[in-house]
Amino acid sequence: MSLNWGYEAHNGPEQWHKLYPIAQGNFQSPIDIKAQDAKSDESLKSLSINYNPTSIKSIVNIGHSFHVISEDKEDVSVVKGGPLQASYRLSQFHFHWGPSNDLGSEHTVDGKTYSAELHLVHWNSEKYSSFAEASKNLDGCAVLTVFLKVGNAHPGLKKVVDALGQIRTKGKQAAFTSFDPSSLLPASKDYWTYIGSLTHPPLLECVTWIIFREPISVSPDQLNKFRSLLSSGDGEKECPILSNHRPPQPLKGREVRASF
Ligand SMILES: NS(=O)(=O)c1cccc(NC(=O)NCCNCc2ccc(Br)cc2O)c1
Ligand SMILES: [Zn+2]
Repeated sequence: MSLNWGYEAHNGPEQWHKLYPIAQGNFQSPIDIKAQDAKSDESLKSLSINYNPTSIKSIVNIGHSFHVISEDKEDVSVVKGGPLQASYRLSQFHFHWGPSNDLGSEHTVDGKTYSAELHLVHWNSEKYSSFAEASKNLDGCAVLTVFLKVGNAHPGLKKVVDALGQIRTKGKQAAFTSFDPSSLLPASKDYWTYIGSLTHPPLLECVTWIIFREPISVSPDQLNKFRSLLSSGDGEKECPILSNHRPPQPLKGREVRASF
């Protein structure tokens, strides 16, 4: 496998275990959620999400995706309650997508794939001082996840998609402010939750996954704008980011709970 990992045959998910043995661990993500096997737990209804648009600062092309960065030096945008025993601070959000609209999500529901998947990444700021430190612990991170179902354009996505023209090539960064990540959440807050990992290297098993049952919509044009991002740098041969989703991993006996 070439020095760093990616999503192609020579450096993709089937090769990652060679440099990152944890890829074959017992708490890997994503998974296929079998809705009928999920255990309802009323206590999960206490999930509390408080995002402040002032924490959103920039948008950056990281080569295999783009991240919208949240200032995480203090508790401004946080999530707590539900399966979480502490308050978790928003660090960034990003998406996963595929080469066509019939696949692209990482998690699946009874084998159903969505066109894309939003990850809002948080870390436990009560116990740890950074994402890097938190990611070394089972209770370190929490990722809120929203499925994107192809259909009408999503108004909340418009500002994100319109900013991609400024970060076309790898390493480019642009200011991106006063954006409310709550605008990307579905109306229903019903969700599944389970313990898993980061879905690409370093694949650390540090994530409480919170996956909303209701998808938000995304238009084919908005998805094509994701795919127009380049993994190549300025002046290099253009290489669009057509796919950056890991397939579902073995559940290995883990329990999936439902808030509904
Ligand atoms: N698909 S995932 O499971 O959510 C997943 C899989 C693997 C790694 C991660 N990493 C994080 O989320 N890291 C959160 C802190 N990063 C901060 C930051 C600094 C600089 C730049 Br440039 C970008 C940037 O994000 C997430
Ligand atoms: Zn992700």
